[in-house]
Amino acid sequence: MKIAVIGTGYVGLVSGTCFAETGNSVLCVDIDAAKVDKMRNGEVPIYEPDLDVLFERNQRQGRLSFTTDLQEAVDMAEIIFLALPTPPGEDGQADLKYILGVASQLSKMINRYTVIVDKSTVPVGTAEKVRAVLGEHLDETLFDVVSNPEFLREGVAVDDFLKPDRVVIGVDSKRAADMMQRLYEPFVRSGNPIIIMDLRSAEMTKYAANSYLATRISFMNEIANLCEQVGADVDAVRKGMGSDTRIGKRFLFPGVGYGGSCFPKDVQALAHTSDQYGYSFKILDAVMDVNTRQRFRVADKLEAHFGDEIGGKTIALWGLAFKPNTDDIREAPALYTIDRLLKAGTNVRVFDPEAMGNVRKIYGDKITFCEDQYEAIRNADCLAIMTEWSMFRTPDFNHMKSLLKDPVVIDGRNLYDVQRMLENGFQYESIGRKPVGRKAMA
Ligand SMILES: NC(=O)c1ccc[n+]([C@@H]2O[C@H](COP(=O)([O-])OP(=O)(O)OC[C@H]3O[C@@H](n4cnc5c(N)ncnc54)[C@H](O)[C@@H]3O)[C@@H](O)[C@H]2O)c1
Ligand SMILES: O=c1ccn([C@@H]2O[C@H](COP(=O)(O)OP(=O)(O)O[C@H]3O[C@H](CO)[C@@H](O)[C@H](O)[C@H]3O)[C@@H](O)[C@H]2O)c(=O)[nH]1
Repeated sequence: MKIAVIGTGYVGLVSGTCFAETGNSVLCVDIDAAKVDKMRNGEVPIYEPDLDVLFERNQRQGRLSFTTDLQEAVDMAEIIFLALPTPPGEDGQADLKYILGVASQLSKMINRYTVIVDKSTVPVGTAEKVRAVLGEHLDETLFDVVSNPEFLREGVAVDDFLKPDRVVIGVDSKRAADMMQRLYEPFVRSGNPIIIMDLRSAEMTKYAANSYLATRISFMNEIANLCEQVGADVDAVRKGMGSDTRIGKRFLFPGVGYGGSCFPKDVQALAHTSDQYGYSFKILDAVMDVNTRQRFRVADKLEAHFGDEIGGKTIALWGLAFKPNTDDIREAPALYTIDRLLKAGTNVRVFDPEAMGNVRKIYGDKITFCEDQYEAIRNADCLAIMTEWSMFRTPDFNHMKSLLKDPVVIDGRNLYDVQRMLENGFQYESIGRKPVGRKAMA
């Protein structure tokens, strides 16, 4: 099939590349001319495991190409995906200016039947708005609007896209439904479902899924904080809970709060939708409050440990990205921690295998960027762990002790065994587990 994808961010580029991988001809459009130039020259603009291999193969074999020219995409495509940003506006409402702006351009360009697909995460009712904008200049027989929310996770985006748990398609036209079904069949050969529903339900499904997952995380963070108070171990509690198949083992890890470009904005947007309808969605408010508190959990522990002396200290951070295997730092808890430390006058040394370039754009020389994880802790008073990159899981503990001024580790991701850290001679504090070490940090 002939596919156009508008917007080549995490979702657009991964979707476009994966559609090309199954044999479709894909043209990706972006307004960022420099980015399009880079991609034409074979450069993948984001870090996403396995994307480079598929990108190179499909571009070389002529199924994947790039342009800034929207008309060129309209002229070739049977299906046009909108993978555009939907950032939160001031009141938390999803800002639809990119989606409706492009829809308006398309309404003046389309001249034969085309399916327009909302791939972005958009509030309930958006497909109807897109249809209305398209209808301003287009006969209604010339297009259908489909809602096809994307559930990929950054860091495993290619795998998620190629083998989705499910594909959700909101549609009210048989012709468009058949085309979408044909496009997605190669991705669900394992038997996972393509779930066809009405447009509003599809739009709601995306917010319901993200808000539920965010709720799970905030719930576990509360359990962890309470475990610290009552002297329980959240790791044991998590395993005990998760073994109940009604609960399940995944997505129960406490930490420094959820970050990224999706959960914070989507929970906020769903809360805004409920307000608009006069419905008081109480759980969402609590989920957001808990997360706001949790992302300062490591900073709180550092302040409790060093007291008024924190200003003169040097603190190393391992991990800056909001999660491992990505260079994405949107709403990353590490940034909130850095802000608090800089405000207190602390020297901050950091290391992240992929995200340092993006963080440097924000902080410049206000913090020290280090070449590797060990360089970051040289002469530091303490190490704080913010992202669970695999490379941090089995470090050389003796080397760490020789580099740190004091063997103090505050672990926002519960990477290490508590007893082993005690035996290794560290003062070690994590999330929802008992603190150990010299002062048995309280
Ligand atoms: N990032 C994720 O993991 C993820 C997963 C599922 C859904 N989503 C949703 O998908 C949407 C896109 O997210 P993203 O993370 O890929 O965004 P992104 O910010 O990484 O990328 C958006 C791209 O759109 C381009 N763009 C902006 N205006 C344009 C225009 N008028 N014409 C052409 N290109 C334009 C930008 O230059 C950028 O390259 C959002 O609604 C998001 O909530 C994101
Ligand atoms: O048990 C867990 C799992 C995740 N997180 C945090 O939650 C955030 C989000 O993680 P994850 O969901 O893995 O990453 P995203 O790439 O943001 O993916 C989410 O957001 C996407 C955008 O909407 C959706 O497509 C995905 O299905 C949804 O998982 C990160 O800060 C994680 O550290 C935890 O704290 N504990």
